[in-house]
Amino acid sequence: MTGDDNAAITADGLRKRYGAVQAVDGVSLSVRRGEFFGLLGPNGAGKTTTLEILEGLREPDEGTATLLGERPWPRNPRLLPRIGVQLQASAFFERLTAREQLATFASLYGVGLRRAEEMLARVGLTEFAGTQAEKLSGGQAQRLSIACALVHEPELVFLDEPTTGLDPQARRNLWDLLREINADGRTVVLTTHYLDEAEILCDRVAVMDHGRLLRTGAPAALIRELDAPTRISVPSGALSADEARTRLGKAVEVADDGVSLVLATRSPAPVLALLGERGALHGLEVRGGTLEDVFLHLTGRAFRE
Ligand SMILES: Nc1ncnc2c1ncn2[C@@H]1O[C@H](COP(=O)(O)OP(=O)(O)OP(=O)(O)O)[C@@H](O)[C@H]1O
Repeated sequence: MTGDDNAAITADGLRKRYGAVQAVDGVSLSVRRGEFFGLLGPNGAGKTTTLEILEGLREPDEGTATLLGERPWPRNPRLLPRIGVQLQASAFFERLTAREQLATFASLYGVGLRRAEEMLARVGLTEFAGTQAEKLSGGQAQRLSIACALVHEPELVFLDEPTTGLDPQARRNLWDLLREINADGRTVVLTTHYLDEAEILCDRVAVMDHGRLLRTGAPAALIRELDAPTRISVPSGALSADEARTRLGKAVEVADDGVSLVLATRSPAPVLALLGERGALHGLEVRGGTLEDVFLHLTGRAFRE
């Protein structure tokens, strides 16, 4: 055994270069057992390469990783039954049905067919058991790939952008499934370029850009640390933008797009008092900072989805 026994993952100083591209540039992190951990960043940030190093699929140029107390590289057969790696949907075996795909994974891992059938039900695909994988919808295919990663009941699951390309309803359904997987006690590591998704699902996130981790922490902690302005909005017409500017002064940024009057400020009390005085609290919405704001603050630019 190596490293901290309570950690599902530790990484220390990982680096990986592809020709002129420094894809991973000194990544150190630690994920606790049972944690739901998100690696966030725009396309090309280095998330997949980092994940592949952790999974033992790629050798880092520098640095070390430990998974469940074991070194993932060189390929470590002791880890294989203990970790689950979600395959991209395109990596299914050709022309097999959903049931056959899962049964194949089950037999590769020496798991009984009953378990494969249970997994099919768990991800809501029993009805599509006889459908060829390439004929499944995007959401169904993602569910099948997650089922394949879970069929041997791994302690630690890696999911690389599991909801990319799904419609909002399919994304939400998948979030429920991911929460259940984590509630079973499994450690879940997910990469995503949807910041809202990370905020909702993850216990902790690491924000990555240009191969480096810019900040790691609980989404709420990162947002709070940012001290972003509160945005208060009411339907347009309740109060004019000019009056808001005159009455509230420079501490409040005022914008009106004809639908909403938005008042952004770090001291919301006078804004709420004014809206209350005007009887303009109907339809009031108050929004704090988001991970989007954290990203903007850390990188100086908006998040590129
Ligand atoms: N096999 C490879 N050969 C050469 N360059 C690569 C290879 N894999 C990734 N890269 C480059 O390394 C950088 C990091 O890529 P990586 O796929 O790790 O990022 P990512 O954050 O996962 O991006 P995405 O969200 O697009 O999957 C990118 O500039 C990418 O073009």
